[in-house]
Amino acid sequence: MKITKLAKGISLKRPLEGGNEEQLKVVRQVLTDVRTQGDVALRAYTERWDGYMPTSLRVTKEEIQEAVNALDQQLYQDLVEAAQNIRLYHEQQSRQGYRLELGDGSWLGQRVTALDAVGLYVPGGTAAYPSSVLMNVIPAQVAGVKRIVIASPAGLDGKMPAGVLVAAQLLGIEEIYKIGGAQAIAALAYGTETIAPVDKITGPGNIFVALAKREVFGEVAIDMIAGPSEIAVLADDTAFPDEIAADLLSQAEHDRLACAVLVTTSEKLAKKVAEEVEKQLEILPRQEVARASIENFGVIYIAETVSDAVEAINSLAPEHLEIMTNNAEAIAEQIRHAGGIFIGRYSSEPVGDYFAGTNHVLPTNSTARFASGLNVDDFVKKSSVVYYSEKTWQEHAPKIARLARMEGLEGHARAVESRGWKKE
Ligand SMILES: NC(=O)c1ccc[n+]([C@@H]2O[C@H](COP(=O)([O-])OP(=O)(O)OC[C@H]3O[C@@H](n4cnc5c(N)ncnc54)[C@H](O)[C@@H]3O)[C@@H](O)[C@H]2O)c1
Ligand SMILES: N[C@H](CO)Cc1c[nH]c[nH+]1
Ligand SMILES: [Zn+2]
Repeated sequence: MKITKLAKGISLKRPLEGGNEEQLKVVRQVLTDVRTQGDVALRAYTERWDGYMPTSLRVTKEEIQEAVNALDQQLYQDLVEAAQNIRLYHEQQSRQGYRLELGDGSWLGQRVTALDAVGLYVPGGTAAYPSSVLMNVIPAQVAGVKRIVIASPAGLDGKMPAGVLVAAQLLGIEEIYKIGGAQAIAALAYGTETIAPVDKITGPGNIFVALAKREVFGEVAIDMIAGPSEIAVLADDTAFPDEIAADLLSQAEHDRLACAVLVTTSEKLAKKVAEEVEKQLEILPRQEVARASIENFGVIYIAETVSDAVEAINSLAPEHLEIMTNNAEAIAEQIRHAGGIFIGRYSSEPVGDYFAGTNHVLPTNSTARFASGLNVDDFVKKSSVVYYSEKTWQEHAPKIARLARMEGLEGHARAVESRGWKKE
């Protein structure tokens, strides 16, 4: 891993920042083809990129049952416990409307309504992600969404990983399609003969998924850009190099475009982490992917002070931040931009990926400056409500009419005054 002195205002070299014109061209073609040719294009792209020609795009009840029978009982229990933790965490997220009484029976309100139909993308190209089923579905259910659809690519044999189907089954989700990548996003956004379109698409995925979501935004809503994974670790000399290296590699193994960064005040730690990364890479099963990520995007920055390190992290706005320093909780208070924050030695990032209950669908590519991780709010919308009594209207109508005339909108003024004219 490269080691370098921290310069002010560092920024991540990210795959979505230009340099992806080719991928964008592919994605746009896929979107157009699925929009105009529906299932035919969906099947053709599935065959091209996922290596199977689906007989049925939708997963059958028999396939779900087969997966339930095949999954190890202990794993099933682990999924159940993780799901409970995720539900508990997300149930704390407010979905309450409110009503503001104005007197005379008048009131203003905010009504919170769940979305009707959402499409949840569960990645599956190079690894299986049952955990992403839980992370997408549970906040949608807590919000009260009626139609929840899952799209995820199957393996070369045309079968979905058992863990994905079991996670869906234990949450009661039955509308599951064996499609992935940009073609899945297109199908969810525009609809095909088999798949009815949804109102919003959420969930993580690789660069093709992330770009496709960005392209269909406007036609449907999206949650955020949750692309190739990222981890930043902020550490001082109290941290353990082997643990930091393991955590960096945990995200590097996701994708060749994943990004792992260490910012540290200790030169000694920096060198040891670099050595450890090399050592651990040698024995990592997904070594090829992780090595590409580390070579392209892995950097160790040496900061002069902890506050320089904090400033650097805030400018990076990473998807995940681990803090392994003295007074880690106090340092966490100073972090303004990070998708998820993991404090202390025992909050290794995978704790959040799988189990703690926080959501692992998080903004990447520095979008944590303005975006939040997936949460219940992503699955609701808010309508404002006005109820004016006659008395309140009489009191305020002249003000409203004056404001309308200031804008040259006589029709507005007359609308609000028309009630008075009717009465006379
Ligand atoms: N940010 C987050 O919250 C978060 C969470 C979990 C996973 N992730 C990320 O999800 C991603 C999972 O990636 P994955 O690839 O394993 O699965 P994926 O399901 O995201 O992508 C697989 C799909 O990509 C398409 N594809 C692959 N090569 C293509 C090509 N050359 N041209 C066009 N389309 C192509 C195929 O259609 C395939 O179905 C990783 O980048 C991981 O870091 C992010
Ligand atoms: N770290 C990923 C988010 O970037 C989420 C995940 C799922 N499974 C393992 N990891
Ligand atoms: Zn992960």
